Amino acid sequence: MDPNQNLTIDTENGQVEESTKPCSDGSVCGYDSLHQLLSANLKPHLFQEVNRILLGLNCAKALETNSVPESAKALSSEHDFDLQAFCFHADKELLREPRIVRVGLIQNSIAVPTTAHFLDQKRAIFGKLKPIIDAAGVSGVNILCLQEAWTMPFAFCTREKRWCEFAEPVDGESTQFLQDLARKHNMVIISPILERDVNHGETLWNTAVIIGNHGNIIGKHRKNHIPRVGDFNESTYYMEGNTGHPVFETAYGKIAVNICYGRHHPLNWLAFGLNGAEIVFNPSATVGELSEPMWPIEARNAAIANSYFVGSINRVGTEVFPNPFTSGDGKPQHADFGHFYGSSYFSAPDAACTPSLSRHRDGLLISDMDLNLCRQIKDKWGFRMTARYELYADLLDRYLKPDFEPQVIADPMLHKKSA
Ligand SMILES: NC(=O)NCCC(=O)O
Repeated sequence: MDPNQNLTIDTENGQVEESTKPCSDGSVCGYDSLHQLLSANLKPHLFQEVNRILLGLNCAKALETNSVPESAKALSSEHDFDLQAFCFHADKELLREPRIVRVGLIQNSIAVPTTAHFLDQKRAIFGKLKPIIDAAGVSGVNILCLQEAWTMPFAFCTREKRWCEFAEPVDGESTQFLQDLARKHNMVIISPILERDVNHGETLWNTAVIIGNHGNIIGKHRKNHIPRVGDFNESTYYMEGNTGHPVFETAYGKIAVNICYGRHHPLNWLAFGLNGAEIVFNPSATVGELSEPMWPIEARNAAIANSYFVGSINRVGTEVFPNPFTSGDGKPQHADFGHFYGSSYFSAPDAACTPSLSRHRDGLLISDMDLNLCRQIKDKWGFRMTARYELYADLLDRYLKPDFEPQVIADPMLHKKSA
């Protein structure tokens, strides 16, 4: 890591200039994350204040870090992944015990080039994930979520149909692999995969499989909203989900999954909240040029608006494909999507959030969360009680009709010429 790598010397006047381009290794000017850049460059009292404003406070204090066992640290250094742990508290209540769960998010790059045999690619990803999942297990993680389509490169940009071979039934190879780990670590695992629905004519879906802590399959959720933006033309591969907005009641709390592009849809977040989710996971695959300014905002806003926790995950690295593809935007053909910027993080209903994981390295982010915070924030802010859902139900009902007319009151003076 070289913090000066984005500095260039202007040879004519000898001045040091900073490049506005991201670092080629995906780091933030040589730092793992924006948080690390600020921490390393600001005086402690300034950093503390920046931290308060950027990350918010939890129970009136800066978010606490948590310790992780030595065995997890050893796995992180042996297998070179970022490992960070935090703790969201709730106020003590008189009539309810705290409901503390430990939640983990994994972000990773692919393990071998996209030119390798598909079986080798898949096996290599399994091999890469195993020690990270074990690190979560030995750290006592109760619920763990993996990234979107974790078993494969994010090949949807190519629109080549051969990548469909990575699709698996809900009880396929990747689920079986994770079922063993779920049993071993008594952990709920959310496994987002490209699903092949054998019973419905081999239809493909973008699906999160929810594996219970006994290794059982609790259920699945299929991605509701499909991107058609930039290279993310994923509609070539799978269909809009047909599973609604299920909330899965697990041994450790009520959870839901809002897959990637669904995070741009506030009603999607709302629906999981209305069904009672306490933690919503957002396994994603998105690149810097497209969405990085949106990343720290949307999920955090959803956590605030819906009084639940959110775990946001983005994959890492630049994936280069064998055949160049175009985006239909007149720009030259290219063989990669851009840089998947990692930066996975947690948001809490009280507006606090964790720093994000590395922008360019694999990582495991762990946080304790007292689920009592969800109701405490509902009581404090009353967003549910003040929501006026009937207003919106009525508007949506009218909007869906072909003869809908927008409610616009025009200024009668609009077309009058001024004197
Ligand atoms: N996988 C996916 O839905 N990506 C869309 C890009 C984005 O939403 O940032």
